[in-house]
Amino acid sequence: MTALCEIRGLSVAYPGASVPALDGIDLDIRAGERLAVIGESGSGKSTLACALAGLLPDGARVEGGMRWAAGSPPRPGRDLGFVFQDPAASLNPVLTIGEQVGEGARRHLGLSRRQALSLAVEMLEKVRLPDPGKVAKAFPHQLSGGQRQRVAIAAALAAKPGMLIADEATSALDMVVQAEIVALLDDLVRAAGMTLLFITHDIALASGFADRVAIFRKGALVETGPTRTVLAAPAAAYTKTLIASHRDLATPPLIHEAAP
Ligand SMILES: Nc1ncnc2c1ncn2[C@@H]1O[C@H](COP(=O)(O)OP(=O)(O)OP(=O)(O)O)[C@@H](O)[C@H]1O
Repeated sequence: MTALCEIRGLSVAYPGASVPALDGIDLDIRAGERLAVIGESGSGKSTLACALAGLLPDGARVEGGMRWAAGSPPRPGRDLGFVFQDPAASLNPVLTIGEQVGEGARRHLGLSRRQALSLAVEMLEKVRLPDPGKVAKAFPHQLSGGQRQRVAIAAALAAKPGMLIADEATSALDMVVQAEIVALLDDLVRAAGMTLLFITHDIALASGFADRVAIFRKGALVETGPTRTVLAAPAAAYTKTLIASHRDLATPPLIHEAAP
């Protein structure tokens, strides 16, 4: 797999911060892979996402950088889609779902209002919302948290970006809905051949579907590798601790324990 983006020596310090949010990161993002960026709160995951999207705040000090295979950085909303933790915050309460899902595509693909609305309904169907025509006419408050996150995914994918960054996209949802949304994301990015950067604090959740994992701690990349390899034989002590903190990953199946 070719590198879609080569990150080399990337350090980011926010204005006034005594320690950098990211410190000398070297990481390749490969075209078409599902890469999970895993780390505890404050480890720099969202900073990495913002750096990739060119959305770091003014005054942030950046060293090193990234090289995109396309030659230029992706345009957020067009080449790069985002799904955040809180769909309520990313959706406008006074616009209909249809308007919001179609908005990015209208702007970036030059669609008419009518074409954008019809694309929105198509996208709402893709994210498996029942009765997409009706949902398109609804407002965000009329939907559940899980449904709103499906809407946010539909909006992020409407302009057909090549890469999707999901930043703690399922963290606010209960476990059943979380699993459904992860399965949906997985299906959609696979079907479209997209690259997925799945940012999470939950190594167990990520290990279910990611091709590779990148483990972050305090702004540093601790370890990266194929998901299975890292889980089976973590190189870093911190990764071992992370795995051990998840009973379902660390505990050997009872059936093996019982065997003679
Ligand atoms: N806009 C900002 N201005 C100043 N400091 C910031 C800003 N955004 C993040 N930080 C700091 O940078 C460090 C890394 O934060 P970041 O949000 O990237 O971590 P994270 O792993 O995504 O955490 P979380 O899972 O809690 O979102 C933290 O110490 C945080 O307080």
